[in-house]
Amino acid sequence: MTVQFPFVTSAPGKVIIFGEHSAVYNRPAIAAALSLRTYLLVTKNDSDSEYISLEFPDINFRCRWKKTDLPFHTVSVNDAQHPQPPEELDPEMVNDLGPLLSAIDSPLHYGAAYAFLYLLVSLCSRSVPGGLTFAMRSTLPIGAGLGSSASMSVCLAAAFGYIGGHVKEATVCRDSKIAHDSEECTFIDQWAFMGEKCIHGNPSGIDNAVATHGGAVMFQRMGNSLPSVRTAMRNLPPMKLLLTNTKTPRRTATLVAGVSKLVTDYPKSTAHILDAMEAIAREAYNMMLRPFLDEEAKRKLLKMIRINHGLLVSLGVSHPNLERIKLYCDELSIGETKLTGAGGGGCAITLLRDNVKPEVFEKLNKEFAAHGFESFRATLGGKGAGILISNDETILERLTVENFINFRSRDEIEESVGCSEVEDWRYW
Ligand SMILES: Nc1ncnc2c1ncn2[C@@H]1O[C@H](COP(=O)(O)OP(=O)(O)OP(=O)(O)O)[C@@H](O)[C@H]1O
Ligand SMILES: C[C@@](O)(CCO)CC(=O)[O-]
Ligand SMILES: [Mg+2]
Repeated sequence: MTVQFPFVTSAPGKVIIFGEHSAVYNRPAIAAALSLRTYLLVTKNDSDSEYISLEFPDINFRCRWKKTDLPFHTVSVNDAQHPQPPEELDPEMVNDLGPLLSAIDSPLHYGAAYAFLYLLVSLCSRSVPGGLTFAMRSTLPIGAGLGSSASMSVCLAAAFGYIGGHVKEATVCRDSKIAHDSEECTFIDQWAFMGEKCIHGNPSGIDNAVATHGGAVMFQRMGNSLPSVRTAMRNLPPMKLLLTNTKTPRRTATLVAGVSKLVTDYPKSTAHILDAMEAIAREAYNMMLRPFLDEEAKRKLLKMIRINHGLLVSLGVSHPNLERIKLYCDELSIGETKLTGAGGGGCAITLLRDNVKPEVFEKLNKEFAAHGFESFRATLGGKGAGILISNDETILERLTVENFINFRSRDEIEESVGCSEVEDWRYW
């Protein structure tokens, strides 16, 4: 298979509706892909063939490594087989990547570079062409609970899987069905999970599953040596969701570690909290299987959002700014609010009641603006991992590292690579 450069891989962010954190403890959770996405441009420059470079302007980070310094010797290559991800990060590889990462002092940069190198060395053998640059841009807020790390890991796993010859070029065009399942998806999902492990230690796998397959899912991790169960929810009933970003930075790694300590220190009481979260996710799943929600179902779903948030507060993963959002939404009676993703800042979702008057939203927006919060309406259930390989001159002209670095807005990114006029996107 010849690899054509440049190409772009892409994957969506996600919204967890029920079950964040409890998902890590093998409890079911419900999440859906988001219309905001990450894009990874891969270009080849023959005059720079000793190096592999990354350009991650969203986190103000660029780095490059000599190809001959990469620890390809840690991977046993069997050309007849595609590499299988280990259960845990490979200790030898982790050890050998250490010196390549030692000069990086920001945890944000470190996590991104670690996932990048781990997946690069695992999926591309030493025959990977030198002179490659990987430029990443996301229309998602980074580190805000909407799965930016998983969409990044999926873009990387897809790109390296394609370069390494383990993932065939996707063939399904953009009008096809939304939730996807294929051998390629499974491969990308499993390796993106390794990327998530590099970034936050103990992921459940829900974020990379949604970013790979798209659509909406009920997801349950079954324990270390068993495969997780992912049930596609094909007809998610229409729900009016408002997403609000506190803009308060936080890291999923820290929050997941905090809950882990609580679960270790208070095993009995936290078990009840996690059980309650499981019950909520299961009840919500049964209701969300219906193609539409009657008044009674809507009322119940609103209550479940409230209960789930309360349980997350008791695990210590809320933040005063998330509580402020909840307070304003409660005061104006516009709906029920819960944190989404790892919490500790980042985003809240509000399930809106019907018939909220426009002037009430105006009032809410004023309150939010005064605190620097940003609200947006979300479209749920989008496409999963995709690739853009094009021979169209007008598209190729736009696919430059310089453009990727200089995009200033979501519109500019989407116009260049993601907008509907680009017919060459394919999904695995
Ligand atoms: N576009 C990007 N460019 C570079 N690095 C990124 C990008 N998106 C995500 N990352 C990496 O992922 C990290 C954020 O991941 P983290 O898991 O903490 O938050 P999140 O995935 O946005 O939220 P959640 O896990 O709660 O859904 C960043 O610090 C960075 O290392
Ligand atoms: C907090 C968490 O449950 C969701 C992060 O989006 C962690 C995980 O499931 O990997
Ligand atoms: Mg994450």
